[in-house]
Amino acid sequence: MSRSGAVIVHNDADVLAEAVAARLLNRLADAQAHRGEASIVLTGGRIAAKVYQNILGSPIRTVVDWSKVDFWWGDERFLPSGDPERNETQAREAFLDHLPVDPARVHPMAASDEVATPEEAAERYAAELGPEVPAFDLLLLGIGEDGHVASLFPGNPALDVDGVAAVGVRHSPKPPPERVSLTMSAINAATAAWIIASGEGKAEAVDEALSKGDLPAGRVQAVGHTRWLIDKDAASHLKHLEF
Ligand SMILES: O=C(O)[C@H](O)[C@@H](O)[C@H](O)[C@H](O)COP(=O)(O)O
Repeated sequence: MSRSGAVIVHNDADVLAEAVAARLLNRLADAQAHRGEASIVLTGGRIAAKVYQNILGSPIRTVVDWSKVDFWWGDERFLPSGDPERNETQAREAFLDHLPVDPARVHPMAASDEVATPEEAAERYAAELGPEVPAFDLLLLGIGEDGHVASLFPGNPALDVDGVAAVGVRHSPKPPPERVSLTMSAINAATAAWIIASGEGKAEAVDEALSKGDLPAGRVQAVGHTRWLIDKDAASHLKHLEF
């Protein structure tokens, strides 16, 4: 499988985060130029946090009308509202709380003090997304050392759930064990999916996902394009791509 055009390698995590932030701002501005609004699906994880900080610090952040962006999440840790480990909390603190967003357009997944189970949170999220999963303008994903994306882990039954937009996840190998995630088909409904990875710890998973495609990350094929934005360390095991 040749996906070389879809892999962009940056020198290190700092350059990667700054480049992703700049691309993201332009992507949202382009969507708004076409439709007057834009939608983005956020992820958790360390490199994503760095991207969010770079968005806030970017001199071009005003190319986006923040009041006309819908913010969704690709996955969430099933924890109480405001818990520092929630992906929502991370994104709010890093950038959403500091930009003039429309609160009605911020769509977090339900917390464990709002609904009883991750399954209920997933049902509620699917209802909020509507009968047809939106063609998100941009969907961000981190990747785990085991090749997971969102909260779809290798071998976990949630990975193969289809026909619904969101799924409750139990027995996640990465804490916490209970999570909520978009399904693979909902992820792939995006117009653009960007997988961001930094560090040598991700190198094996990146190589395997790109070469064999059987890991969760390798199954991401957004309807528009799928792009891998990674740093040199995360690219260090790539054997199958020519740059
Ligand atoms: O809830 C989560 O943990 C994430 O949504 C998860 O999918 C994450 O993006 C990857 O595990 C990468 O995380 P790191 O960048 O911290 O390694």
